[in-house]
Amino acid sequence: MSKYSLAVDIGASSGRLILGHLENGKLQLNEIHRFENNIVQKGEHYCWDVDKLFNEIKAGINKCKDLDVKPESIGIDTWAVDFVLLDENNKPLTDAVAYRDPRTDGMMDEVFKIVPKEKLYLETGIQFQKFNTIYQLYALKQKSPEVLESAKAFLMIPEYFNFLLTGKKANEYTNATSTQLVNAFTKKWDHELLDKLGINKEMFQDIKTPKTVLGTLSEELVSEFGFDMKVVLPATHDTGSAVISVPELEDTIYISSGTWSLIGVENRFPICVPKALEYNFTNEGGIDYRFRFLKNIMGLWMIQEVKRNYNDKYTFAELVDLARAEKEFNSIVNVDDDRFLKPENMIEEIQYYCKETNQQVPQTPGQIAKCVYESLVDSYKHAINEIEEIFEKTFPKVNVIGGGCQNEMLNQIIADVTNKEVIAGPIEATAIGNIVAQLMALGEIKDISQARTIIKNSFDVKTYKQSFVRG
Ligand SMILES: Nc1ncnc2c1ncn2[C@@H]1O[C@H](COP(=O)(O)OP(=O)(O)O)[C@@H](O)[C@H]1O
Ligand SMILES: C[C@H](O)[C@H](O)[C@@H](O)C(=O)COP(=O)(O)O
Ligand SMILES: [Mg+2]
Repeated sequence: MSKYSLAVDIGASSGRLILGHLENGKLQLNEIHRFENNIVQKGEHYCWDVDKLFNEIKAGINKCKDLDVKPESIGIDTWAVDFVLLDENNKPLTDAVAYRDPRTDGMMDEVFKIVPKEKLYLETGIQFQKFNTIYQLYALKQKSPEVLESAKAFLMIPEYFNFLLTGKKANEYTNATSTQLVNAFTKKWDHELLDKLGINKEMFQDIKTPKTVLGTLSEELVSEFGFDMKVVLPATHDTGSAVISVPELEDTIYISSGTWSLIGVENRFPICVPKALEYNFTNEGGIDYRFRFLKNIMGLWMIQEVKRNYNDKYTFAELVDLARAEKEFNSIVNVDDDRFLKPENMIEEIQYYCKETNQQVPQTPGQIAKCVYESLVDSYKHAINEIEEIFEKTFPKVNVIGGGCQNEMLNQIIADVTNKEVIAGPIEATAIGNIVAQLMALGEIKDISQARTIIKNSFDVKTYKQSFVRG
């Protein structure tokens, strides 16, 4: 039997620890721990509770003892852009501020006064999202310069957890690219850009690539867990791990469907042409220096907030059923409007939008949910058209991976609206990509091609085709 690897996948709404190992050429998974994640208010900022999250990681590792499993390795992936700054005593200088915090409001324009938008895109190839790390750091420089001056180490969220596990500091390539501070061609921190912005470049760590063995656990943790593990860097940006698991060997469009919908294709080189800038596509780094040519679409964050607004009275499955029953309701919102990034009340924000655009205002939970799903697909359709324009080719399939692939209504609407074959699954694509990167580091899997073949043979997918022609 092959060695066990333990994936820690923490998205913006949930975290999970999943054991993986090879058996008879298939990847066997065992989810051993799951927990909620959400943004918390700390002082004047929206933050992540990284102490709580690290305790959840340790709680999950301790469950291995109950299973009598000693994983050979562990790998951590999370959402992108956010970070922790350590002082000279390796202590965090501030809370881990979340990307939905308004501290970056207006910062993009401030940065463009120093580095023109077009130049920034040609050098980094990264989409313009107001919450990118570059704008978070520039906001810090403007409002709390003493924090940046005291910072001795810049660690993104997975890297901070790796530091707590091993005492070692390193930045990982796929997540580093999401900062918009890495040059897409040198694949290094862009020191000229950092100097222009007055951000101290010394705090950034060497950039390591996925499959790197960072180290092993601290003595204190070996004593706590009762065993040691290699700490391996997967693609620590969760979407970077998810894309590894797309069960397709030919070029295909994927939608990594979770809190965000990340829609794109895998490419071997960055595409920074004017159209890609105009359509705001990104070239985030992938495993083996591939590129994830994709764009962020607001995603199932919207239905998560709707669910919360209803005080969790409905499950996600119940919201889908209620939406399915609303045959006549057809109002659409622009999901990528910044107003939906962190509204006070998502239901009301959707209702305001429909009123402002003289559409029927959704009133019932089913109408609200249907509006979210139809509006997401409207944005997917535009993104797919943009991708096919830039690549000058038609992609016959769309692979939906992640938790959102369980939404059968959404999958069917995608098939109906795009007239493409929709392939849904695997649900835990991110954790699977995390695990296969570890198994490649351990020599259990040869390369990404073999990994994708194993994944294709290990997990069932569901296929959707156009059921009727939509207007
Ligand atoms: N049974 C279900 N039916 C429909 N949608 C679901 C179901 N379970 C989960 N989802 C969707 O999956 C989303 C979570 O996906 P996930 O990939 O776990 O998110 P993240 O990694 O961002 O935390 C939920 O917001 C929800 O919309
Ligand atoms: C803020 C980033 O765009 C975001 O992290 C996105 O890249 C991502 O990876 C989201 O993953 P979820 O699992 O939280 O949807
Ligand atoms: Mg996720």
